Amino acid sequence: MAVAESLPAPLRGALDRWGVRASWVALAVAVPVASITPMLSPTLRYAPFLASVLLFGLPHGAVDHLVPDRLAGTGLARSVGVVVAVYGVLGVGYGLWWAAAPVSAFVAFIAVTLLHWGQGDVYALLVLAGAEHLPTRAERALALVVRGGLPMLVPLVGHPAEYRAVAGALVGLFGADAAALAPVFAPATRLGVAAGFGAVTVLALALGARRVRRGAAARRPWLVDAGETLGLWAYFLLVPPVVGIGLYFCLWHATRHIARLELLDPGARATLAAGDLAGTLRRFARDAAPATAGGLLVVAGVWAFVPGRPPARRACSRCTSSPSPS
Ligand SMILES: CC1=C(/C=C/C(C)=C/C=C/C(C)=C/C=O)C(C)(C)CCC1
Ligand SMILES: [Fe+2]
Repeated sequence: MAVAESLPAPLRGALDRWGVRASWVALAVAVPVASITPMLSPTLRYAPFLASVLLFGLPHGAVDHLVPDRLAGTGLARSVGVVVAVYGVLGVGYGLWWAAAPVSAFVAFIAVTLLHWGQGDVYALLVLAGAEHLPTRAERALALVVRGGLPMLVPLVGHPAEYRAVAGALVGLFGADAAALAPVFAPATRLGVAAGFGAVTVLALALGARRVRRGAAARRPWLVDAGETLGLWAYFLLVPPVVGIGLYFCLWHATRHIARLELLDPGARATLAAGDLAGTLRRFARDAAPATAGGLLVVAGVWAFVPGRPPARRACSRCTSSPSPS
């Protein structure tokens, strides 16, 4: 595609290596590690996940305030002002939605995440992998649904009980009855999702294969697409959702998103093209630190105000052994 061709080879190579291929390794390593985590204490189990949220997850959205300036040269003050205003209105509106109707707000959360994660992967396919088998809007839309559906729908097929527990806990925080979500987890729905999403996956890959066979698109990027798609199907069937989606968010989506954002920073383009990954990450860390800290405060604030939060554990003279989970 035009954008991919316009990227200098060293820059594209560096972004592909660190933003895309490093994720393949990270998730491949995660599968055997995740299979032994049930034997570990919850602290050990979730420590790598929490660390990656701090290092990748939160920071991936923490340079958004610089994007309007880098894209359109609005100037820093205006850029920050626009992003704070838009996110503020959307954030408060969405918070009120959760308070008023948690179940539909949860469904919207899944839908928006599906679209956002799918879009990120399609961008990486086009720009970093140089995919030529998605030339039309319809094919890109189909690829988006497949890529976004992998982390949001496949765990529902493979691990309905854990998915249900997390979903129920989330809506429960806002006082909703988790029973409202029961139809989503009925065996018939699961079967429908497995068959329907399986068919959509096969269709998307088959359409791409047809273009390759006809000589209209390069083979290698299609192989990357097919390999990633089938690999992620297997990953989300194997790895339980909290760890699986958590690691995917930090080590797959966030790294691609950061790679994409680095393209907007002329300084980062220069350090990346020169092979200086550490210098690039230092620049990103400097840009992302203030809003990451702000994001942590927001998380703490939301936690403090959610209505259904479990009561804090208090030191208690009668509790001699470890407290029971609350
Ligand atoms: C773990 C888990 C879930 C959490 C998903 C999360 C936490 C998504 C975060 C999306 C973000 C932050 C996107 C930004 O790019 C579900 C699907 C609710 C239920 C199954 C288990
Ligand atoms: Fe994101």
